[in-house]
Amino acid sequence: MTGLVARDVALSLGGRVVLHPSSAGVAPGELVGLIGPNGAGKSTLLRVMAGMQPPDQGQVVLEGRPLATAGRTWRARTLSFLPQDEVPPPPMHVADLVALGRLPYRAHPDRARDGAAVTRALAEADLLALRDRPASRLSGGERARMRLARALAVEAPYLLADEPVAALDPAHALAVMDVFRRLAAGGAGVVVVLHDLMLAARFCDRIVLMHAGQVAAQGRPADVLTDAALRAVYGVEVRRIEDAVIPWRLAGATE
Ligand SMILES: Nc1ncnc2c1ncn2[C@@H]1O[C@H](COP(=O)(O)OP(=O)(O)OP(=O)(O)O)[C@@H](O)[C@H]1O
Repeated sequence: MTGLVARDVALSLGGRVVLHPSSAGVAPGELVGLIGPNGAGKSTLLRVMAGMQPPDQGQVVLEGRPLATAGRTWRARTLSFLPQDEVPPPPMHVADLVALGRLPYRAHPDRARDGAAVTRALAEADLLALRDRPASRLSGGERARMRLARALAVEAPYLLADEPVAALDPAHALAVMDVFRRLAAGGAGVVVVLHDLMLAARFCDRIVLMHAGQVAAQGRPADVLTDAALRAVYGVEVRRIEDAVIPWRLAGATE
């Protein structure tokens, strides 16, 4: 069976249910947007899907193999995870840090192939001009692109990225979403946590909408990003412009 599938995964942390039984997945060739308000459980579900956080119940299956028992190297080569948390970068140059994405291949290093993957990833994240800069001397958005480049350098068939465009300017955000689209067009399965509903509507094949620790809806953007759903989940009224969806004013606010 192809794809990455989380089936009825649930999780409690610190005595609180943070994820009620939820199911979500991504197929090869698909770009899935994971959206929802702050605290809805997006990062939690993504971490569970990435195998970073074992669920209390339910199962994650990657290409037919339960993630919990899959080999570490196979997993690291098959699934690349970009966490949301920003940690200060180690004292390394940008290209060396991005090259850490090739660690899953260290048992049989192929310098030419590894070098090409790093250069491709740097180019996709628009970092070629900064490749020899110490990572500590990057701006916040540049650091976010460097972390993305490291995840891209794995060249895994599945990529799970938690808010990869949150710190990016509009041009870089669009360029990164284009990269995700190209990855999906090449057969990869990509799940990306987004707060920008316009990007979600414009780029994603499918949307998983989370609310209060569970999946409230999933499907094609037009079917999920309905006025009623956005009002119920985000508390915003929306105004539609062509295909785009933007929060226009807080629900309940007077004109
Ligand atoms: N270690 C923890 N212990 C207790 N509660 C936690 C822990 N980690 C996260 N939570 C809670 O779980 C809920 C879901 O958190 P999560 O990070 O998945 O939300 P999110 O949808 O990614 O939010 P955001 O958009 O703000 O990044 C939140 O209410 C959060 O406070």
